[in-house]
Amino acid sequence: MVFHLLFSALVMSYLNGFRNYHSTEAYAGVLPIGQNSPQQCQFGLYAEQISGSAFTAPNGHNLRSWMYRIRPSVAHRGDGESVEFDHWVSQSDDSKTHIAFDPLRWNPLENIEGHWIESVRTLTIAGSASSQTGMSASMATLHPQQQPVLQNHDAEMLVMPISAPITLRTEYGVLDVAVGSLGVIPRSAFVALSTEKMTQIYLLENYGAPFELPSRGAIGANGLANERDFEYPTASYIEQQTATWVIEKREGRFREFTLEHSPFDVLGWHGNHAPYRYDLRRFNTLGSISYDHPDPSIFTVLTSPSQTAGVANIDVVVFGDRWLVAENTFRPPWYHRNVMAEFMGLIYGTYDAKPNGFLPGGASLHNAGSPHGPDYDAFSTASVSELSPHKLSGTLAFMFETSVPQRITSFAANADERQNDYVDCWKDIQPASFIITGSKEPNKKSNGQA
Ligand SMILES: O=C(O)Cc1cc(O)ccc1O
Ligand SMILES: [Fe+2]
Repeated sequence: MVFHLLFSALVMSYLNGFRNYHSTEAYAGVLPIGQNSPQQCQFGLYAEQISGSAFTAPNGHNLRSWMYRIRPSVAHRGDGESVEFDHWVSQSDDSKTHIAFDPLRWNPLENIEGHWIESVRTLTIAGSASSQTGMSASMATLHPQQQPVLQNHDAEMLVMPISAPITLRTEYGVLDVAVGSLGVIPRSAFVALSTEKMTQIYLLENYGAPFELPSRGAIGANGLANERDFEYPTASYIEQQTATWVIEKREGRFREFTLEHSPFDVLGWHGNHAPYRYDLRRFNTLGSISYDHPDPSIFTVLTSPSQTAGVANIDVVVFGDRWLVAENTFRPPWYHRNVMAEFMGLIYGTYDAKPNGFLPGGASLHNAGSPHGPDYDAFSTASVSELSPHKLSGTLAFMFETSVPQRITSFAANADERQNDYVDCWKDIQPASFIITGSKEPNKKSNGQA
């Protein structure tokens, strides 16, 4: 019985449902009933509204939460000293970034010493923090030792650990994020990252509109990432009087200051604007059960819409375990040029279009309009393989696809981990060989095995 109660307490420690209206309190009675801002809050707490959208955003896009905290956020600020983290790049200006003409790929980066903010190595950047459009894709190393608290005004952040679970402590509560899961932290939220075992993480900054679930259209009411699988933290706070080291980020610049208390002082909150986690293994992958390889939009987990309907600022796309059954079909991704720019990474396993050289913790960039597709090995194998049902297992790749062209940072251009021979993966491709006969009909000969 004791075990049972303990177990249900653990299970209850997350709130389920994407953008649901959540309510959570560390003590019964913290949340006012029937109003947000009473003359006096319970226990002398301060009420504070945290907005995630303009006040006037339409229904379904209007995001805000009410917090009941020991101190209002104005007490969680300091004048601060400016501090530089040169490798975390948030503007596509010419001094730190380069145009990416060619397909590019990187091996996993080496682990960087120090705290995770100084370890951030931005690889690609689209748009800028100042324009509030686009994204940045970075790698960071998280060590078990004490880390600063970050407050990032530039972006909603999406993190995915590669080799060990991480914990995100926020004002809203705590999220444990396992390998194979993602965590999303709202713009301007205080967050502390921690881990028991060193791990690298993929870090996406979304400078545009907050992530939402893609419209399912003809798919119907279920499938892809299901709403109920998104988990939100329950209120938990630190009554810490010891110093807290905070780093604040705005338009790509940083400053640091020390608080004499913890900013994680929220005893209860209600609303639809909060951090969340999602286990990517729960993604309900849909695909062709007849023929041909569908567009990868079918794998979209989250989307940040742009001003143009149907065009994403960022789509977060995931390629996990799935069955391939399509008949008379070249099953891996086809050769293509995409109007969107594609940054890819691999959490574990092998990606079917790139069986060689695309490694867990590595990354690739295929910029807008840049031709790419299966490497020569993948092409020659898949064009003759037997088309019985085939399971892709133990694999988890992802793509950040943006309508804004991506640049690479000077670090990414010059890193030892950059694979300078990446484009050679297509060098053995042979031209289609056919002989024009007297009847004007090409005499077809299959390619790929030349
Ligand atoms: O380039 C890639 O590997 C990503 C990708 C996958 C896919 O299944 C279809 C198109 C696409 O861009
Ligand atoms: Fe692609």
